[in-house]
Amino acid sequence: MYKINEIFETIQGEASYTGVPSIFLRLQGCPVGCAWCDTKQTWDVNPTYLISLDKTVEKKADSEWWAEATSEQILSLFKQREYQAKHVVITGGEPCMFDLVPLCELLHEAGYSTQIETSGTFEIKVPEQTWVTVSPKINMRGGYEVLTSAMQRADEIKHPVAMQKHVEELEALFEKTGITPKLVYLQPISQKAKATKLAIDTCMKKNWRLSVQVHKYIGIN
Ligand SMILES: C[S@@+](CC[C@H](N)C(=O)[O-])C[C@H]1O[C@@H](n2cnc3c(N)ncnc32)[C@H](O)[C@@H]1O
Ligand SMILES: Nc1nc2[nH]cc(C(=O)O)c2c(=O)[nH]1
Ligand code: SF4
Ligand SMILES: [Mg+2]
Repeated sequence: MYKINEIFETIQGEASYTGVPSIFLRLQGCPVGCAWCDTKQTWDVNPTYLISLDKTVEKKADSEWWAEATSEQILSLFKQREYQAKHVVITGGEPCMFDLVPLCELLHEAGYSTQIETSGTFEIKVPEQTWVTVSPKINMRGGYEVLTSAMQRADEIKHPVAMQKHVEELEALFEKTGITPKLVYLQPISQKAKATKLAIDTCMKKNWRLSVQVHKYIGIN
């Protein structure tokens, strides 16, 4: 059973898949505790807030309510709702607290492509075809070994930045692991002007890419 905070169809607003119609599956639970996290409503799994799967689709605002569902129930909900997107983004919370292999395999068989958004603090369990976005949470829980293997598996690195020290942490991580990722995105934290300038300047200097959270600029989920 997966724990689900919300399900919605929208345009992917971040990194390589920006602009792609996608079904978002936001899983419940994350122990990492990033101070600037924009989805704090997913952190706790409080049994008081258990609801039915249907209710997670009908949410009008962020909330801590969550539901439990199997892979089959998730797929049948996508069909019942007549979603048109063929790309599924599994995010959270921290999706890698779950074994995502059965879910992604079922979705692939049904003709969907899959992508996960993860912090690299838990072992990544997904099929080979799944696109893996790692936002490495440096100096956070999980430890160095888990983070290194997450970095090796990543198809893209997407790093939120607000201060020069965030850039330096990322550079130090690449150096320490000896990993030079093919795709590195810097994502300004919370659309702040200073963070955006830092991301732009650093991307120009390092030939990295910029990921602004497009959905937040155009006012969609
Ligand atoms: C909410 S997280 C959920 C998935 C996973 N826990 C992770 O951190 O990758 C999804 C993405 O949003 C980024 N993010 C979270 N809060 C943000 C903020 N305030 N500004 C910019 N990016 C943010 C995360 O770093 C991650 O890349
Ligand atoms: N449109 C849209 N794109 C996104 N890309 C990553 C998201 C996330 O919260 O993980 C997200 C999100 O919440 N909405
Ligand atoms: S790891 Fe992801 S969901 Fe968890 S606190 Fe950090 S940004 Fe938020
Ligand atoms: Mg988001």
